[in-house]
Amino acid sequence: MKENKNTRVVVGMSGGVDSSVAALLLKEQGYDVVGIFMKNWDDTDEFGVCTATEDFDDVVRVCNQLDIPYYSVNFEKQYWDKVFTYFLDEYKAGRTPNPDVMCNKEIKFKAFLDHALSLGADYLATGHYAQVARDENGSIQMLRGADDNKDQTYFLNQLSSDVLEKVMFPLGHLPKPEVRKIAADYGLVTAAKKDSTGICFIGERNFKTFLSEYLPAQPGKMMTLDGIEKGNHDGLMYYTIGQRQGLGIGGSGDPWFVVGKNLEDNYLYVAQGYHNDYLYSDSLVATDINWVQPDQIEETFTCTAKFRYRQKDSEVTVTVKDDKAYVAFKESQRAITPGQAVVFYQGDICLGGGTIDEIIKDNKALQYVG
Ligand SMILES: Nc1ncnc2c1ncn2[C@@H]1O[C@H](COP(=O)(O)OP(=O)(O)OP(=O)(O)O)[C@@H](O)[C@H]1O
Repeated sequence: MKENKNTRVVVGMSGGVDSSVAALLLKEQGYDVVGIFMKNWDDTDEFGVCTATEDFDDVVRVCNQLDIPYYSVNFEKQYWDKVFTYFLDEYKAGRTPNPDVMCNKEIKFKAFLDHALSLGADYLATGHYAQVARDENGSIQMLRGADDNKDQTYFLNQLSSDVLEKVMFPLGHLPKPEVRKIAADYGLVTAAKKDSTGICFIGERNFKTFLSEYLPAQPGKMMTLDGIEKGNHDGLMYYTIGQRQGLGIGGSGDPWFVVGKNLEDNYLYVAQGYHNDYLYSDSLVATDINWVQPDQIEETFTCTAKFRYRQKDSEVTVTVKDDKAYVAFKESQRAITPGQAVVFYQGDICLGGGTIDEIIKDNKALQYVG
């Protein structure tokens, strides 16, 4: 084992409190710590919502406080090609993408990790709430962050054990309030900085306006699945399965929800009632499957899964075949959304995950995207 002082760790620093404390803890453990800020989006656009300039200023201030070197690296092109293009393509296909999952897969833990290694780093550390551990055979696994409320393994589901070998999550065992306290006790300038919310390149601005800058909107008809016209929609990309707000269908009775999309006819399918049967499904097919420890995955197994970030686990049976995962739910699930991630767990171990591609009920694919 190399001594900590001979082990170089690049910390991905966002200018937020989490990565500041990650750097502080590693420095206190005696590592050779280098802070690197990554710029992924041009913040000189007319909207001025991306706070890269201010964030880098905070990185500089924290690194000066910790007395560690810092750099900035530009990955705008890679981010555009790998994350933003995927983001737009998914919306074009009527799906609801997860850019954070793609950013972790292609940028933070690929382009950025390679960059860190090329600078002589032994590890890349981030302020994610997740844990890297070894099983009894010494093989690398990923565990949920100890703080249930902050666990970020959902977004890290595409990381493999090869990547995790090179990764540290110094905050994984800590509750978030403890992280803030460490920052305050040390007097870090970011101690009270607000947590970032939403997708970084959109910020607080209106999502519809943002998307319409990049994709032409194609208004069409809102229909029930029995073929009754209910009004007009502004463009299928603006709606997601299970959405209630913004449909503009009033009247008597239960509220209306988006239950499907038909790309060919440009119809948005709507149905009445939160518990409408059309919103429920009993299985799904996932693609882009990543298993953290592929050699430990059987052809069919039971585990739990999350279909969205802020959701409790549900019991499922997974069958792995031809690079796809067929996921049968123990209890039917509401408003599963194509394009989002499905992530699998065995207790606290995150097994991996994939992209929700098809949603099935009574052995038939639902008309979510047609
Ligand atoms: N622009 C960036 N440059 C370098 N690393 C980054 C950048 N943005 C995020 N990271 C790394 O990824 C981690 C998780 O990012 P996320 O956007 O979820 O931030 P967060 O949980 O709000 O953390 P923080 O408080 O550090 O901003 C961060 O803690 C940081 O280590």
